[in-house]
Amino acid sequence: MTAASKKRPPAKPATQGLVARRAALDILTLVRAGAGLDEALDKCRSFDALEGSDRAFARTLATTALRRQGGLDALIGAHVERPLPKRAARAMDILRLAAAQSAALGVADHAVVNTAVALARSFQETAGYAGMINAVARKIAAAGPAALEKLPVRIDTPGWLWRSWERAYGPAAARAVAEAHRREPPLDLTPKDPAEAEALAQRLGARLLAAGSLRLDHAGPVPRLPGYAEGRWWVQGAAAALPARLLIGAFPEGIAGKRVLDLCAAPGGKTLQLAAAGGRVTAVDVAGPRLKTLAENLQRVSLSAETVKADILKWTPDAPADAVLLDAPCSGTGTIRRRPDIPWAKNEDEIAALARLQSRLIDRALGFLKPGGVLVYAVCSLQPEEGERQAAAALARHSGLERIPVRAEEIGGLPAAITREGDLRTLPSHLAEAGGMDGFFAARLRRSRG
Ligand SMILES: C[S@@+](CC[C@H](N)C(=O)[O-])C[C@H]1O[C@@H](n2cnc3c(N)ncnc32)[C@H](O)[C@@H]1O
Repeated sequence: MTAASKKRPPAKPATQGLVARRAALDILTLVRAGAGLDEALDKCRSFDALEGSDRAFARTLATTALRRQGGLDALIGAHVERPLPKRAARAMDILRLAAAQSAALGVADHAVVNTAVALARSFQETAGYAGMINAVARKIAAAGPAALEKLPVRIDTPGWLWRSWERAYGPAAARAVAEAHRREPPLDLTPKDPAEAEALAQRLGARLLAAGSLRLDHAGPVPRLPGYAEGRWWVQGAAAALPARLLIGAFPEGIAGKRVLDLCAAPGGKTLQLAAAGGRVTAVDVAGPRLKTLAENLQRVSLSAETVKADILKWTPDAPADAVLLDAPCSGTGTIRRRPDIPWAKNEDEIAALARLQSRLIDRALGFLKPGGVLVYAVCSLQPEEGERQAAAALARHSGLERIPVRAEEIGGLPAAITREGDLRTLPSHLAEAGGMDGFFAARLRRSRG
């Protein structure tokens, strides 16, 4: 060994690992400007430039900062005299990223502090906060993960949202839901041909869930998974796959050859299920780019459906339908596991506005049914205003309408996910031992034959 090689390695420059942290910060900046997390990940140039472990780290960092935002803000709040002003939003996000690394991800103190200070110095607007960021990040790093762990689980849920879940499901269930939100969800796939599910599960090394979805705990890039190129399956959460199964299940003879409308269809997971079951599907959505993705998805799995770009409040089908699926726009509070930006991006006024839109969409959708036809109304929301109350109000508004109750065997034997009235209500805490599921509501309503 030479004298030179015996020497300690030179200190790592402060900028080491900075690119990934910078990308995480840019993702948060896009989210603060109103983008959803998926959109931010798509749009973020600095993230797009990353590969491999840097890319994975940037993503983990940004999602952890959002997932644990309430707790991280409490840790930061304990070390600053007063909350940072609104104009210091980026400085606050630099602190959140530092706190997330120390308190949630176990990153070494010096790497956290050095990169946080370097990030602060790299923007004119945050340079003046570099000293404060240095001091606070050091204190949070010194306290370690224990400081975050001892905070109550409700800390990561805004108060209005927490209270709404407590009222709807009770304190224990609200807690279980918030606990489920702390974990990254697994990847679920829907097989094109249910008869192939077991063979596909083996090929993919996936678990086959009782309701028919395939579940992978560690997936890697989706296009590299076996069966992707052949179109044997598509990505769809286990709960998201249930509404179309309920619609198909309303017809003992199946939906082959039946006229089916998929309203609010894009990007098309449910369209694919309905088309795979043989329905003559018309998929309607107002968003052109999302409808394009739906068309691409149909092509990849070799299924066909008519696609229509239209606003359902204005559009009318040529002929009434046997079956209608309305997967209405909603707050998405059932999908917080995969979209941890949602709790901080939504508010009660938005929920009220969405609920008014959902009622109008339900009335339109009911008008498209043949006598005896079936509507499944679904939302990926935990808010009763968007789910349970919509179904009750629709039944009160329309006299010739009856509920077709959901049966446990239709949803993989999950009686806890059926309400007293017979609607579907999944919670992120359901199937906890198998990795949880998104929060979905679905009601199945039949128009009278008369
Ligand atoms: C929950 S997402 C649908 C997800 C989709 N069903 C699936 O399974 O992949 C709601 C969709 O409703 C669409 N949408 C919202 N308002 C609409 C309207 N008035 N008319 C048609 N589509 C609408 C949005 O563009 C969005 O694609």
